[in-house]
Amino acid sequence: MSVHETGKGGAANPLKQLAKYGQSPWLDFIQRSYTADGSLKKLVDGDGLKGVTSNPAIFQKAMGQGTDYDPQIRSILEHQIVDAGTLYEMLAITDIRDAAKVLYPVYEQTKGVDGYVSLEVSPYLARDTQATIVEARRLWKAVDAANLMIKIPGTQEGAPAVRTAIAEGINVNVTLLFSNDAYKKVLEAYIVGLEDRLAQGKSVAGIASVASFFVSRIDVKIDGEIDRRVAAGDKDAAALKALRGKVAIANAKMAYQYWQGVVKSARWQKLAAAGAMPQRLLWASTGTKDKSFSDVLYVDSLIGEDTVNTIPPKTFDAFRDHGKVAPTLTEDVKGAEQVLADAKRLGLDLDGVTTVLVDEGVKSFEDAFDELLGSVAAKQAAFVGKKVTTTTLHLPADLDAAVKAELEDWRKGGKVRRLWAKDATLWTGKDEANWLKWLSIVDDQILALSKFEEFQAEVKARGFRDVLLLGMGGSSLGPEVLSETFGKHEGFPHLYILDSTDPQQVKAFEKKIDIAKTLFIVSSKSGGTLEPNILKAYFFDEAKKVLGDKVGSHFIAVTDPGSHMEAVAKADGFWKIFYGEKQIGGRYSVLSDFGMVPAAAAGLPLRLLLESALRGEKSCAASVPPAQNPGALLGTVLGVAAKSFGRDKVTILASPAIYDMGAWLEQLLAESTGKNGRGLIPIDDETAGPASVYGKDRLFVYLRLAEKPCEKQDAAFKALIAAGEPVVTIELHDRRQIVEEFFRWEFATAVAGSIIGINAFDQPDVEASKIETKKITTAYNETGRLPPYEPFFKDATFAFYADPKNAAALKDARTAEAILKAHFARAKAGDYVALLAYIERDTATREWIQGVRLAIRDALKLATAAEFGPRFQHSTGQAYKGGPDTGVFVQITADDAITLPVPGEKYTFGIVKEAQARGDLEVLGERGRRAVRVHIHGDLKAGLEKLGQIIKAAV
Ligand SMILES: O=C(CO)[C@@H](O)[C@H](O)[C@H](O)[C@H](O)COP(=O)(O)O
Ligand SMILES: O=C[C@H](O)COP(=O)(O)O
Repeated sequence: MSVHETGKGGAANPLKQLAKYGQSPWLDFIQRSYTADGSLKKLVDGDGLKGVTSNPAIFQKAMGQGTDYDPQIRSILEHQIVDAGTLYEMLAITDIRDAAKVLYPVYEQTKGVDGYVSLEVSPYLARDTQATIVEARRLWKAVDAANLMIKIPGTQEGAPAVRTAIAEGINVNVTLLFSNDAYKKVLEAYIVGLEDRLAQGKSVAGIASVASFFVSRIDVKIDGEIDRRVAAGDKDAAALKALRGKVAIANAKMAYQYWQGVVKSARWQKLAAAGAMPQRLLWASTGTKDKSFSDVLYVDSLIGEDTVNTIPPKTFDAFRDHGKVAPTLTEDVKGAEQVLADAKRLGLDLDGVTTVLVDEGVKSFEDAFDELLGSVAAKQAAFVGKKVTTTTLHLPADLDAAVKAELEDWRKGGKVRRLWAKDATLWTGKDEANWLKWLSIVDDQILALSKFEEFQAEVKARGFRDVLLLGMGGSSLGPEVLSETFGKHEGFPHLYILDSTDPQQVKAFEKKIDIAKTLFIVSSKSGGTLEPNILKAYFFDEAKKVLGDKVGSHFIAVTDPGSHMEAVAKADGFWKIFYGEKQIGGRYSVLSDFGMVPAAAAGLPLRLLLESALRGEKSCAASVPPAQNPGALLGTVLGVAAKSFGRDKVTILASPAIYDMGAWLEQLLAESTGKNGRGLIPIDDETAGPASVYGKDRLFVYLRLAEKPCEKQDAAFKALIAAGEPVVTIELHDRRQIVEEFFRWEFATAVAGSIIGINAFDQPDVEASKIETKKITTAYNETGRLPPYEPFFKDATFAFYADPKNAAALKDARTAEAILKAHFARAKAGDYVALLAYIERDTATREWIQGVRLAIRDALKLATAAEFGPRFQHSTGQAYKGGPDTGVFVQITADDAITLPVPGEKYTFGIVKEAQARGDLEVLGERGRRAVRVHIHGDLKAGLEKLGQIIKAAV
């Protein structure tokens, strides 16, 4: 910054002499240190400076570099969790207020004619009248200074906002004016605004406005065109050359002529008589861009009564040094008219240029604002340090370049803002806007915190030993992560999650709890899902045997308003009913009551968790440009890797203490994106191996818990990175940050869904299996029998089932091993193998399935999924059926060791599970997927062992 010298003082100072001709010099610059160190005041005192203007580009220069703003940023971030936009605004408001204080004496001396400091509304709103009005009001109130001007762009949409703001008594600086036409509309808006006030019986005195007419940019464009034509040997070269550096000034002179006519009009005189001040023309963009011109050209040439020139610092210095002061604005008006006439005659399209300049002006302020917010967000991330998760990308050069290009596309298209504005066209343009309430749920939950805290205290007071949550998918996976990650809290019950129809598993959970001291949470968004309904029926019956009439007081429901479950809960006298948000789908519901209620019951620190969630939300806010926005960044990597690089197997590994995040992520990613033959295939918890066991279809995500990392995982990822595999490392500094990641991944999934080009909020193929299951359970209830079901092969231990097409493909194999061999032989590079086990999910079976999947991966070099039914049907099942046709499925079922009745139904849990397995296989077959079922007869343990052996032999 060079405006330190006040140089020529006193009367000789050309800056001061401007006053003689009625022009006020303002400074087109603001910076904290400049105001703080007294430099600004020196200009006021020494140069007769009478005002200050700011704009996004100016703030970008001020805040984007250096350390001026660091102390305030640090102090804000110590006490508040804010988004980058809010942070910027707090900094800007402080600057504007401080400058306004310096200029206030001028405001007083000139009786409100001068002494103003301008603050611009967000450039993103330049095309939105209503939003501009709201923002103008908000900023006016927030700064709260009489000598403030709110800058509103003079676009077609901005003009009506000017009228409203003026009518409300807000001082307005109308910016980005290039054409006389636009200027005339803005002057009219000002006058009508004042007339509106008069009509409302309000005073028009003391309201100030300037119309910022941009000058030099016009010459840049017109002269550029002249130079091109001259270089191309235009026949009018001489005449064209004579116009260089003249058109912008001529255009400005015409605006002044118009203004003079208006203020003489009877219409204006009436307002003037009522005390109105004229809206002054302010010359903006007055720094010389063409070095061959005088460096004070756009100050010298535009001096006139009742005008302002907002001068950039260098030009300010230059004008002080050698500016010439004369009433130039009204000189040679005929000459100016001639310049414009010549320009027209020579085909220089001034109208076209000014139209383009408005668009470019809006765009360049948007770009500057993006850059500014990006710098603020980056600084913020650095300052909050470990209070938020840290993401590191290791991507191959081609993927890295494509990700950067996509991020730039998102920035240019304002897509993060569009996402927050619920613009369904980011996806398929259907009903997506109705499913985005999760964007603001954290704010709602913070407001509702006392509700959860009271519930938490009640649970504690009642001394429950256990909480058993009955639910599926979106209603169970989030609570499961919370339970697995945070464990049991002193003084609170242990939180168990049951999401199975396997009779052994149901019984096992029953054994874990003490019914007399258990709180049951029946969790179902729709309220109609089969599993939570029959689990409720079973445990309600069991609990009644122990608790008698008090049974209802041990049950609470979490469900959407108006659901079947709500009615059941009311009828059965449940202790409490918590409600979900209809505009949040199950897999996006963890921060709604579906996660908060079990978290409260388990005694988790709710405020701290919500604060972490809020950090996630704020870091992904509309104001945070895509490259600095962790959600947009992650979503872009996921989307681009899958869409353009075939890396659609999102291989998620998490540190042991937070391992269960993968189960929640599986559902979020698979159910959101796996449809229409596209999508992401999450590969969860597949122990990391050397690079040699992977194909080229992987994107690795390492969720590393810094407080408790796993050395083996660290080493494996180090090796993968060294081998050039694409790896996203997300470092969680403490486990509570899983909640921040909940929000971040929801956002990322929405972004990835947009890039992949699907509706990220429906689940069209989940329903299909539910329908098939229903058919079978209904048939059972009617006939007391399952419909006949014939294996295409069986031996002493195994029976193999498949739809006709799959059976035909495998029919030549005559042993269990041969069938599996033939089945796996159908897989090719880029495919994945999913084991879908409808058996009890316990430590032993989880170890078994993990061992088998790794054997498959290492032998076939294919991605593998290890899933338990029916749980996965509410999760990855969507992608298996609706996503890319790259899955090779082995469904595993077994004889049940016990029979567990479902109260009120003929069918048992075992029958339901069988129906679910059949329904699942049926739909996979219908969709032409490669799928086979192997049923184990007799002892499960022995059967699994044998199956493991033959699978290993088959691959
Ligand atoms: O609009 C006002 C003042 O009202 C100015 O701050 C205005 O934005 C600036 O003069 C221009 O943006 C500067 O333009 P340029 O010199 O970069 O072409
Ligand atoms: O993810 C959702 C599951 O299908 C369970 O749905 P629900 O919460 O409506 O019972």
